[in-house]
Amino acid sequence: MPSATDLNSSTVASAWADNMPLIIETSHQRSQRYGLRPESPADYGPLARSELSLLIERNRLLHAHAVPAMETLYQQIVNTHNMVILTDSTGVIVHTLGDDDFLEKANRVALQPGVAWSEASKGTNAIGTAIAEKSPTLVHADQHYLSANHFLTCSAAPITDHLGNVVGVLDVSGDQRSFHKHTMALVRMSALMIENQLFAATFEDAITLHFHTRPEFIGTLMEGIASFSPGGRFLAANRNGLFQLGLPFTALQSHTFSSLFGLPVSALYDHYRTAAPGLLNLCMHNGVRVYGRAQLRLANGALRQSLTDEHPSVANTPQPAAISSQAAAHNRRLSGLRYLRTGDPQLELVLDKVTRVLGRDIPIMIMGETGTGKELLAQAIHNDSPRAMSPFVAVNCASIPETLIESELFGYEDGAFTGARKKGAVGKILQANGGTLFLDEIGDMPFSLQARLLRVLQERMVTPLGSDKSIPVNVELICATNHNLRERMARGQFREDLYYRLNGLVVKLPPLRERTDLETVVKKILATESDGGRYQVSAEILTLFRQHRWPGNFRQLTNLLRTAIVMAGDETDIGLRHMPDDFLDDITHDQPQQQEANTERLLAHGANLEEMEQSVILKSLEAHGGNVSATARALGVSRNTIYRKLPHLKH
Ligand SMILES: Nc1ncnc2c1ncn2[C@@H]1O[C@H](COP(=O)(O)OP(=O)(O)OP(=O)(O)O)[C@@H](O)[C@H]1O
Repeated sequence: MPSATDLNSSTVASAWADNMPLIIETSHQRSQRYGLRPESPADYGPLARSELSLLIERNRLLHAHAVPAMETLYQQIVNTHNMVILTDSTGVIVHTLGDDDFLEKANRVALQPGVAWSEASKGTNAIGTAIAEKSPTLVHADQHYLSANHFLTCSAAPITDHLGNVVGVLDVSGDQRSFHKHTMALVRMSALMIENQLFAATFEDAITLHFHTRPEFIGTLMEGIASFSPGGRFLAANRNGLFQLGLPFTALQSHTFSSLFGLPVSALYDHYRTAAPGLLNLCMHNGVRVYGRAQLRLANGALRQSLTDEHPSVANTPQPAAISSQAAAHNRRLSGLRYLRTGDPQLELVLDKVTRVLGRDIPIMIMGETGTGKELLAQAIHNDSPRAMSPFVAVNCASIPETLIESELFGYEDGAFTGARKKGAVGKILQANGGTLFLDEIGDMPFSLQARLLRVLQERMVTPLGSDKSIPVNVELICATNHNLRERMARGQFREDLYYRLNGLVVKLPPLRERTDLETVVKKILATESDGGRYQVSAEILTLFRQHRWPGNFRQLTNLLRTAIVMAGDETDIGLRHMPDDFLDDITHDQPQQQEANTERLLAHGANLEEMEQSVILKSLEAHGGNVSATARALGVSRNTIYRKLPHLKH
């Protein structure tokens, strides 16, 4: 006997589903045409094990980006007799997550990997109908064409690529008595999250802009994302991006970064050459002001060459050749080794050592705590080396999911797996050809890939996935780590042969608390952050800075000064009153009590476990200057866990 609540939810479900009777009706007609009858026994035969592995392999990119979102979604519906399902573009189930009791029931109607849920095999159902209609679809109880599926309520949303092609479906299916009106919204949000991640992974050699009229929405599902060629030609935008730009895709194809956002790409490039760039303040083609954060995933060489392909008719765009040399000069001035010399003796020694090996084909290993400027040093070494006019390609081995590192580094051939771009992709190693490859957090390189990397370094040949051809490659290598690699070797996590191949010259960057040039460093950051030398810190603040431990090093100091400048406004002297509260808390060693108070406040507001976890992570992130590695270490979890819990961090 269904309970009163069950009847209620069932009524709501029917009302909800009544909004699209036409979709259901049309789908039932299609089901009939497929030769199915409501009482037909469905074809439940799953794929053979080998075919299933092939299916997962073909949908590797989709699978890798969808699984974290599926886990988060599952946390929201756990113990509600529901399951989360991912299918490929044809409706064949690739992955499922669910409550044990419901899984048993679901297995009876074959809601399991390898089984096809297209309309042709199962008649009207949320997955198949979402694919047919290319839109989010709820199919409730007897709206399913086959009677065998009437006990189900299913909410599915298609996952599309940047061209609007369906590449998969995300679905929540459960006992129809467990229908909840918010499920569809959750599914749609999760599908959007997956789409955004796939979008970000699609364009490798591109400028990707994350934008919104409100700065706090950048990095959330509401943000617009648009990609441009290295020269600024429009490539694609995600759903929210298209909505904010207010133009159809076909019209956008004749646009450039500068015609859409009123800024030449060279200016964007300059902005990101500064030591600690803030949010961009942009004016769109329709006069609407937006904030933005861009990722310039391209090499110096690519940028120079591509600056010539920007739309020639765009007003105020300087001549390409001029931009190119200006940008290169700016880049060298701001990012050369000289720019890093601020008087600290430990650092001077490091800079002297690296200067001696410039252009000598000696691999450099940079050690140092998080935020000490390892990447900045690597870029400066490259900029001062004879390879300066060739690409500098940085790969953070800790932030790429383990399953994707291989294709990111080595690239893949046409059709190595679907979900990937048709023409294959050039891996980072080949992108760096002729220039410098910077492998950040090398200690996190999966063990299985270390042997492959070593082979590339020794043989100077790279073989993309799915290819049997080796391509010669010539890169200067710089690695960075904040792990003790010797300890990792002793624990069998890091290959000894690779270690000795990588550490030609080992240098260690001093942490901020040991540096004797703090005053100069602070002045330099204030000047960069405020477009000139208008601001200065009080003697009191400088004393506090000298006593502070700076767990996030430069990253933390830069963020702190950026906030203080905003707080100071028209005042030019930065004092204690302009410091963020968490810094003052740190100084007074008040953190444990603060954390407790926070937890109590959250509990009082009825926060769930997930929100509490997010709050703890955010707090710890703040304390570590926004550094994910340090936060993960402090909390004793992996970086991937942090990205999974706070997916917007990836942007
Ligand atoms: N000497 C410096 N002067 C000004 N800002 C700096 C300096 N060194 C680093 N920064 C700034 O600090 C931040 C962190 O620097 P970077 O990414 O190079 O550190 P990292 O050691 O590679 O960090 P992680 O280990 O976390 O990857 C960047 O925003 C960078 O611009």
